[in-house]
Amino acid sequence: MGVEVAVEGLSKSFGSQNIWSDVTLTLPTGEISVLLGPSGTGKSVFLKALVGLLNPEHGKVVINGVDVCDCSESQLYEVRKLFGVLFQDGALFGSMNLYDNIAFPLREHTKKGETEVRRIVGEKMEMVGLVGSEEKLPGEISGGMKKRAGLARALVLEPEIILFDEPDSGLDPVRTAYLNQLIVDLNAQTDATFLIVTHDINTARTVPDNIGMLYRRHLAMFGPRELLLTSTEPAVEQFLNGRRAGPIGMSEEKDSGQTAAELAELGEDQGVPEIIPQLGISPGVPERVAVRRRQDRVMADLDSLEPGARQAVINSLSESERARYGLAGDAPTGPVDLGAERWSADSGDTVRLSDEAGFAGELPTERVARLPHEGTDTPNTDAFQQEAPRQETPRQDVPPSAEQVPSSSGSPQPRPTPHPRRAPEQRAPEQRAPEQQPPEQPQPVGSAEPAASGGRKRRRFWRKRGER
Ligand SMILES: Nc1ncnc2c1ncn2[C@@H]1O[C@H](COP(=O)(O)OP(=O)(O)OP(=O)(O)O)[C@@H](O)[C@H]1O
Repeated sequence: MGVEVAVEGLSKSFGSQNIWSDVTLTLPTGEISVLLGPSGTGKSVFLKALVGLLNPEHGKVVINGVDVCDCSESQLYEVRKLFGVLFQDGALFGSMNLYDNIAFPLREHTKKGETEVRRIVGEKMEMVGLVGSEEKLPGEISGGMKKRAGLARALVLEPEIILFDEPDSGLDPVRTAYLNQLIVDLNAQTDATFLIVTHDINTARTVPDNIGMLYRRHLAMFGPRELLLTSTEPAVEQFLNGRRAGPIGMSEEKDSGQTAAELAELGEDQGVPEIIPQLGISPGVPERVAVRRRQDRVMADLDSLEPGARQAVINSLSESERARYGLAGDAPTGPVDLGAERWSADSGDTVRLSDEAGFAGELPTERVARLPHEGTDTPNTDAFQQEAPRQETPRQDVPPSAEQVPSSSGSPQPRPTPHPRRAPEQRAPEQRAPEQQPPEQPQPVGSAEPAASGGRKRRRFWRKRGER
């Protein structure tokens, strides 16, 4: 089973170039999340920060009670065992055939014998549909096959968190559709926590449980797919519809006058698009366990969503799911005006839906709310409370890269001992060098104003997950 990744107030700059500030979100256990954003907004930098390959100046990334940004080398090494990373080009060794490429992390970081290696590599190659291509060299295969080989290699150490950096880049729409199905099926089979960086709108609309968007050096929004897919925030709406009209320009943000004129031109009927149903699993693949966990979580906090998102969540429920959440059987499937005033939270034990909404019912929390931090699974959140002194101490060892770490036992990590935050110059040379290179691409010089208050409200909603 995957683990939760709690990001709190994360900020990253390269020299005077701020990439993003105050990013707060929680990747829920076993769910698929997508991170969107215009080019250069720091999506890849965010992935690297999660794995501890880059060191943010402020904030925390808490995994199994350990703050990746502020822990000892041995703790970081242990946390990295939880990750598998699919790089954009698959990052295969050109001189090795696919079998050896996929076997590489097992041979490098475990003591498994060749028989066991063969069994695991065969299993992962079958999972990604590469059986029969063992002897091929990376130079002899298509881009889609390279991605699948990279994915098989990321899977061999049974990671609990899988990061995908633009898995669909360079693929045609049909190959992208196959890869998306593979991702959903793999999530069902592994129950690992997935984060996908993508520019592909169709992927963003159909694959994830949650969507986030980086914009103007902040996290503009993060939440259930229904929240972003029904959002009327101009930048989110523009991005998810791939439109020119809106605040996002070619190389920098447009001014507000131009944006307003363009949006007015679109007319009123260009509003919130219909939500495409989420991609399901292939026949024969086990159900995604995360679907039920997510449903419980989202239903427990339904009243904090915008009305359009709320309606979309309810519309996505089947009859039996509506019954499970105590909603009357004849819940509407078409558009319904669900004003915030129609919902009221009871004393905390139930959430009541008033008659006025047309399908009165109660949501008993003992049936719907099993939140990540409740009960015996509660990870240590002391790290959120304590601000360890940020002195600098030299690193003693060189942890492996994210995809080349040994497999994890899956057991919760011990409570962390506060450790001084690592300074960039204390990293191993291969990790340190990129940060000291000049930026490949200048950050837009547009307004650095923070996300709108609606965005803040939503971030608070998701931050709540980490406080319980
Ligand atoms: N190691 C580094 N040192 C200095 N600047 C960097 C480094 N890595 C990234 N940057 C800069 O950070 C900014 C964000 O880069 P990043 O690759 O994360 O963007 P992105 O959102 O993933 O872009 P794209 O969608 O085009 O892939 C860019 O301006 C880039 O030049």
